[in-house]
Amino acid sequence: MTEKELIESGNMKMDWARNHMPVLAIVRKKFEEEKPLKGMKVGMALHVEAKTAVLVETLAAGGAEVAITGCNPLSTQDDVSLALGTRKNICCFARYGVESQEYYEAIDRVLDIKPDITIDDGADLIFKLHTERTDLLPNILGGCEETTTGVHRLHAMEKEGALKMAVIAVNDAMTKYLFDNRYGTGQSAWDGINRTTNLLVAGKNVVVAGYGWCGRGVAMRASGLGANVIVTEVDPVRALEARMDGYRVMKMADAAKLGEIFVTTTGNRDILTAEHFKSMPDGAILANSGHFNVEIDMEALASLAKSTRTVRHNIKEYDIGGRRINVIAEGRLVNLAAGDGHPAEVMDMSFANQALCVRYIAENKLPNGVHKVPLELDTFVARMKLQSMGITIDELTTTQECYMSGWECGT
Ligand SMILES: NC(=O)c1ccc[n+]([C@@H]2O[C@H](COP(=O)([O-])OP(=O)(O)OC[C@H]3O[C@@H](n4cnc5c(N)ncnc54)[C@H](O)[C@@H]3O)[C@@H](O)[C@H]2O)c1
Ligand SMILES: N[C@@H](CCSC[C@H]1O[C@@H](n2cnc3c(=O)[nH]cnc32)[C@H](O)[C@@H]1O)C(=O)O
Repeated sequence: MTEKELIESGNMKMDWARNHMPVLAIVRKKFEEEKPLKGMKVGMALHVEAKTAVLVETLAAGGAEVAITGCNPLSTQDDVSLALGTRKNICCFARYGVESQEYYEAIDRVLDIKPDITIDDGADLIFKLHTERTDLLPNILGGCEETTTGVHRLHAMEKEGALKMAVIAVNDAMTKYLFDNRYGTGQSAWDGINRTTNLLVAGKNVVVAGYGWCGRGVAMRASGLGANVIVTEVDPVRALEARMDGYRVMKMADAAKLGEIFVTTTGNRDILTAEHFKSMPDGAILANSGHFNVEIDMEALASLAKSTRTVRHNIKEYDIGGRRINVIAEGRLVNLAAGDGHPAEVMDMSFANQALCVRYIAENKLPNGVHKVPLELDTFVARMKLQSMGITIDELTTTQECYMSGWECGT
């Protein structure tokens, strides 16, 4: 495709996404009218694809100058990246398939604009700001973090007294994790796996590692597709929940022998290791929908392999002697590196939260540390989403409110 055709394609994807993101549209309209981000510079490292692009243009509509790069070397859609770069007050440095050096150079280029506010997905910008670019910290008003793992990293920094800025844990908004992590990952992980493999899920043993918000979604949709779902966990309560939701629960060492498709969603490393690869059935398919490329031990798999070959676009087969193991998208996020990411209607809520939190940071002086998304913003997003879906709900009467909050007439 020529550059012009790529830009057209990127614009078309953005139009489609924008038309399915009604809550973000409400926020954008307010931003256009009130320009709450006038004079602000926003630096972002997120998955550069169409829904993210709609967030970027929303921030620009609010008066911000925005620089963005990717947060995963395989999730950038180059057509969207180019289309974004044609917009006023927006620079985009993301490119698909970059090596590690170029990936981190692009993070530096985002920081070169001297952002007032950052938005991360996995805390890459914040990590750089606290290591090689500490000179920029005094300028920062605050940041937003999109994902569970990023929030974990920030809490770890805060605990050690290492966090020198305010960050809002956008992931922890109810209108984010309950929908994005669960229904978003549940649908988009299977979309990525199915469009890449073109194989049947019904009747297969599917192993889901981790029964957090992502794992619940992935297990639920696997079950809906007719799979026999096996869950692995380390948390006894979540393991029990998985059992009562109707799935088999066992150790990975046992699940590895049975699984035909494996999906990791733990946010942890070394979930599938050499010990497991050696006992997997011939032809097993591995996908990660959790964290970076560390959940599947790709190095161990490569060193076990007698040979490797690409067997289908985005699927690499590792022949480990007598059995072949297929890995989708190099063990990186399957929904983004082998698909288009979460559905637009879900990212609508995640990114409405992001835009509202960026405004909140611009308008309020927050102390250093990890902050919750203000409840009124979270509730606003839920209300606007219901409204956009044409759903109305009941309201408490005064008598009910009194009954629920008093103790005299509680029984
Ligand atoms: N693919 C996506 O688009 C997407 C969307 C949202 C979040 N994420 C990422 O997915 C990961 C999970 O997010 P979440 O919100 O579900 O987190 P979560 O904390 O709700 O769930 C993770 C679960 O994994 C379990 N776990 C940890 N180590 C384990 C191990 N060794 N074996 C088995 N289970 C283990 C934990 O006990 C927990 O229940 C994070 O890295 C997050 O950043 C990805
Ligand atoms: N950056 C890391 C961390 C996981 S990304 C997980 C986050 O991606 C976000 N996400 C999922 N789908 C999309 C999408 O289509 N566009 C932008 N972000 C997305 C989602 O909100 C989730 O919290 C990595 O690449 O491995």
